[in-house]
Amino acid sequence: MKNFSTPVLVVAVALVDGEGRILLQRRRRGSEHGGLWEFPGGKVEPGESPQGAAVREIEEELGLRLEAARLEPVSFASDIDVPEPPRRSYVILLYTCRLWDGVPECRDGEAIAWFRGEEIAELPMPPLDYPLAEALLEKNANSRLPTPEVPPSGGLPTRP
Ligand SMILES: Nc1nc2c([nH]c(=O)n2[C@H]2C[C@H](O)[C@@H](COP(=O)(O)OP(=O)(O)OP(=O)(O)O)O2)c(=O)[nH]1
Repeated sequence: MKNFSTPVLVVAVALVDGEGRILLQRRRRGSEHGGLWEFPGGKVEPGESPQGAAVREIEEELGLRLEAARLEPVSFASDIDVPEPPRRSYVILLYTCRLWDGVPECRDGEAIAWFRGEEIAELPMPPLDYPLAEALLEKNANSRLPTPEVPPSGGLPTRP
């Protein structure tokens, strides 16, 4: 069996607006997977929970405030083979979130944009994001819970 270094744990968040669109960001050219569209997020730091890391990353990258309890797990994806150095193997946990406070700003990526489900499959994304996007679209399609009232593209509605 090959050596497989301990994977890096990454969290990613699919923000879903009131019209069911999903916010993605384009990674900066020059970074790993530069120019590709991804779910906002990043590496879990030592001592952090995955949800805590997601809340921190979304604040850093988009300037939005989320509540950890509003994050719903969707799926995870992981490398099955040893990547070529310097790339390391990753486990990416995808959450979805429909409620946040603030208006998204592009603070870290090259661009941010809202996409409809059917548009996402056409985008250039890192390899692990294709199964994650598929799981997300399946979850949204099969969701039996009523969609909360969320204004399009941001804004935390008044809670009861
Ligand atoms: N955030 C995010 N990263 C992804 C996705 N898909 C995917 O393969 N990755 C990879 C790209 C990176 O190699 C790694 C995440 O690293 P990152 O550079 O975003 O992490 P970070 O914000 O903590 O950045 P840094 O402090 O290490 O610079 O996971 C995704 O959908 N979202």
